[in-house]
Amino acid sequence: MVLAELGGTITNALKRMSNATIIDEKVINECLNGITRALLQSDVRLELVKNMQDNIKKILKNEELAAGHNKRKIIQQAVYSELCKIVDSGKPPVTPKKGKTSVIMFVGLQGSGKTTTCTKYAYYHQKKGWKPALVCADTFRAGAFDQLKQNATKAKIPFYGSYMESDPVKIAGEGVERFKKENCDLIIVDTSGRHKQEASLFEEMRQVSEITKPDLVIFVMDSSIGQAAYDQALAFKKSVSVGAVIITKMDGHAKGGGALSAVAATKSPVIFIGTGEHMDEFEVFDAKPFVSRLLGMGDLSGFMDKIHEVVPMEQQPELLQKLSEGTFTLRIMYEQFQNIQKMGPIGQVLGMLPGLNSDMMPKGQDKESQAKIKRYMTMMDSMTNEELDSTNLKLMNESRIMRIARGSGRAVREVMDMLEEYKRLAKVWSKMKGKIPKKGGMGPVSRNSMANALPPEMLRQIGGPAGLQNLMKQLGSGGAPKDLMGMLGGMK
Ligand SMILES: Nc1nc2c(ncn2[C@@H]2O[C@H](COP(=O)(O)OP(=O)(O)OP(=O)(O)O)[C@@H](O)[C@H]2O)c(=O)[nH]1
Repeated sequence: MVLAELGGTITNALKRMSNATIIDEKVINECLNGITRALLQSDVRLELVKNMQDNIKKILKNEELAAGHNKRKIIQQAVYSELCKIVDSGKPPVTPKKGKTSVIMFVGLQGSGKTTTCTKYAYYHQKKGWKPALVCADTFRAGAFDQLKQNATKAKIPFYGSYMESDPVKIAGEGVERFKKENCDLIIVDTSGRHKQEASLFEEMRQVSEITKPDLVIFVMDSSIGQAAYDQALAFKKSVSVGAVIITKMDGHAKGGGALSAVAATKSPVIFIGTGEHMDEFEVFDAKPFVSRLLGMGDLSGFMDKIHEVVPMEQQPELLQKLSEGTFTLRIMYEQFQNIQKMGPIGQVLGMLPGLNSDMMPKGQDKESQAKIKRYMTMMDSMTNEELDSTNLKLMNESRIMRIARGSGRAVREVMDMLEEYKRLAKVWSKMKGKIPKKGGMGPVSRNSMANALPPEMLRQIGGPAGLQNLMKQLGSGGAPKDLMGMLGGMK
């Protein structure tokens, strides 16, 4: 994935700087040049990149005056906040409310990925308990209704369209009416992306908008157009009241960074990005967590989202009991891998975990990471219960390791690798001892201890102790924060 490459290059530039014994001007310039090159290759406008470079230099100059500051940290922080500025529109999007009917109209040029994105959007919300429905008001492209119908059927989402009716405005109106009666809370209207003349396309959009009265108009755009995204987004904004943007095909295009930054410059909030053809290759876009992830710092909120989707709550108490006692066994590692596998494209999930994406899970190597986890699990399948439930690695003597290698058909070296990974994770877990609530809700004391237990970088991402408290409030008093500790702690 191209964005992963961008992130990788920036992270490497920062790493090289961190490895230098003395951070002088030359080292800093090299680092900044590396970051600049990476951004320009991803088609981010020269002016923005130059601005960023100047700002970072300014920050460094000011900070130099304050003695005792850590230059590495200052540079990393400055890169982080400057990148956030580049991709943040600074305008919060309108968000539909669950349980209250919202009509969402999708617009965009042909081939931008509009129809696919409508279904992804519906599917994303359906998984969160919404009642979405799809209306196909694209009568221009013959196959559009079939495509929507196929996607909707696959995702078990109700849909409306017609092979006979040629008036998109009529279809849109009827579809919205029908689904309002059926109490759907998210009615998604897919519109046409082409016309014989551009003016007629905009006129059609205006009419569809008039009859459906959308609460939100989402403009879908293909990332491959890079900086040209600016003009395209503005043109659409002039014709219909675009409230948010989704950028598609961020998985494959070198110009992804350009599109993202250009759209942000139009003050249109980007709300999701499409990262593949499949239904779940769709990610919430939020500037700060996005940049965190790009820089390998993790994306806690996105990860929480995923956790909610897959980890069965009832599995947590026993696990938490063990963890609070500081017991991290190979079996627990196995169960965590199982959970991770359920979460969808593995890179998407692992990139959200602070610290986990560099060595064990290289960015952009989903398949390899998935294969690695599978390999580890196969080896663990060849272990005895005693081995899986022990925390004592001394138990794993030569003959046991050879037996596991033989049993799983893997090399001895690979078993050693897996045990090394276990050792690394167990070390992180050991720091969590006594800081994980065993049962029930979280009182103020455990909240504090949770704040203490989180790595400072992660805590900062959430917005400090106050942000943590907010996050926990949002999640309710249920087990979510425990999941968080359960998963994040082990995977740091
Ligand atoms: N790689 C990748 N492909 C995508 C993504 N989103 C959509 N596509 C593909 O892009 C192509 C066009 O998508 P459609 O959904 O048909 O596009 P559309 O904008 O509805 O097209 P019209 O109906 O002609 O206006 C399809 O092959 C999709 O599978 C994405 O995020 N990544």
